[in-house]
Amino acid sequence: MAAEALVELENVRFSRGPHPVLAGVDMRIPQGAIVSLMGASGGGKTTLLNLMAGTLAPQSGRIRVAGQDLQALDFEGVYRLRRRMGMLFQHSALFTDFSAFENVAFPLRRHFRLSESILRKLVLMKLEAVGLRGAAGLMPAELSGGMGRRVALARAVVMDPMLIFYDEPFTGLDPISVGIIATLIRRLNDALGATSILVSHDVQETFSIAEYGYILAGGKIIAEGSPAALRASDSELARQFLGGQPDGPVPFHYPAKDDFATALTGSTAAGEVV
Ligand SMILES: Nc1ncnc2c1ncn2[C@@H]1O[C@H](COP(=O)(O)OP(=O)(O)OP(=O)(O)O)[C@@H](O)[C@H]1O
Repeated sequence: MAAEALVELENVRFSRGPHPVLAGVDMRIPQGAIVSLMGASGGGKTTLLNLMAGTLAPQSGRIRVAGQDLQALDFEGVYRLRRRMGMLFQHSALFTDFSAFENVAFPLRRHFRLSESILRKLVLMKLEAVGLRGAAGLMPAELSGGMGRRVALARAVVMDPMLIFYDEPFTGLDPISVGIIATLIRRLNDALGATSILVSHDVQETFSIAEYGYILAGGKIIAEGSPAALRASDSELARQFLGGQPDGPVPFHYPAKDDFATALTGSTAAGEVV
């Protein structure tokens, strides 16, 4: 990963009250790359995205985006940086009362004063890029799940972001739509000269488009590298996660107070047996 880093994290720590979520995370996201972030549910992936986007602040450590130290920026500075970021979440979160066109137009209307003819061109270009120019006039209720996700994708990139966050963009989609979204993520990243960070549990699809990946567990990065390197990782936990094995360092059995044979004899109080 020789390219210059667009995002760098150094020893980032973050807790929710007394609960540590991130216990010293280091990451380096090279300019132009698609980098995946994987890990068990509740492990802190969305928290990490929010920290990189400046919507959360770490208790300690440093986060640099486009050469700027987020912690050193004031509100205005963070806001200016955030205007250069796009986000696509699992729930497309389209405005139900707005057409596909108006959903994509929304960030432009909010941030710029553009003539209707320029706005129309910008929106139609992005809808065309996701293959949905013909659906510009449809309302969200008239779109399939996959189409809705594509409209949300067009909206996420309508301001030509330098950095795009995807939080589980494949969830709930049929295999064809998953393939389309994955292809679009790669294509848009390259066409816009952007950098993308992709949180997903879909190992196969993610590794088909990402050039580098991180695996987060126990608040730390436990493995990183190219998809091939991650698949061959020494870490048992990484292998269990990528292989979807039901048992391993993350055990199948929830810890019980006694062994199974004792539980079957009924000598343990019923309420204690799960
Ligand atoms: N607003 C919040 N208030 C309190 N705790 C929170 C909040 N948001 C997240 N958490 C906690 O922080 C931890 C990390 O959550 P996070 O959403 O970052 O994990 P995740 O890896 O993205 O999970 P998933 O894959 O399920 O989306 C979890 O224990 C979660 O319960």
